[in-house]
Amino acid sequence: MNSTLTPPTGLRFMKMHGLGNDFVVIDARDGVDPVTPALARAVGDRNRGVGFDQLAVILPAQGTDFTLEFWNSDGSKAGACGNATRCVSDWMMRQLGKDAVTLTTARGTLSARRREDGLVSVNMGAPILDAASIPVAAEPMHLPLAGDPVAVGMGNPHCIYFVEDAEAVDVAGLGTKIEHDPLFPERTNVEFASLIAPDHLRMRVWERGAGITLACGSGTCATAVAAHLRGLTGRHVIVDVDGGRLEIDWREDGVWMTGPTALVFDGVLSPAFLASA
Ligand SMILES: N[C@H](CCC[C@H](N)C(=O)O)C(=O)O
Repeated sequence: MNSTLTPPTGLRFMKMHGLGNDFVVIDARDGVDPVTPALARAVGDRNRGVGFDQLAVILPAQGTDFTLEFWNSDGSKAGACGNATRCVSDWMMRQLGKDAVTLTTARGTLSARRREDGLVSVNMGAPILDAASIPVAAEPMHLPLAGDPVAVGMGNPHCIYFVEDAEAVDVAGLGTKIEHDPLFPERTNVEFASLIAPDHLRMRVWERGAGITLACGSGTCATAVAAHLRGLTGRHVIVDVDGGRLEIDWREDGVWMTGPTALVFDGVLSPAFLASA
């Protein structure tokens, strides 16, 4: 008997999240990459699809343990996604029976490992601080915008505002405006951070292509880098985001980010859904 609930030829996926920054993950190591912008938007629809902040696609290895690509819920691609990298690396470490993995992403080779306390760390690489590579059309350390924000690249662009009280910021109102500011030719993610102590920040985020999310790993890294460059913090900081707490350590070999991961469920996208997407 044929059932639409367990279609014989659907598309398998996993649902994961890191601090409430949620992902649909498709393992496409065995076949062709099935994702198109239209499919990403359809799966990302929280009413008619599954819903996610980012879609991560695992692709065949290219000299590392695996390759990872990221899509936003608006159907655009992202060069980096720290929390999805941690979540998928956790799953891959279990699959491969390892405590550490390397992966290939649009921004280059990254590495991840499980810490003794069970949290998962990823080395997001060195921050990108030159305007052309971020990309931003101004001097990144002091952008010519009200509020004197900083631009930092982590394989994707970030615009970081240091504010007195991050809780009081209209994240959606300002975020959507800055995301589309002409200074950023590829749009930008937008972070609002306030200083709690020289090793502690509070940060809220508006993500390019996804809107407000409960956490943004690359944004947390970019914010920690900007805070240190502005002389506000040391190189090791705790960052409280809406969904929990991330630990950032800007070391010689790159910006390390550590936090929890969660696999929620797996499922199968039905042939009818795939045909309509
Ligand atoms: N949530 C992700 C970032 C997604 C970035 C994306 N919104 C973009 O650059 O377009 C993270 O944990 O790093």
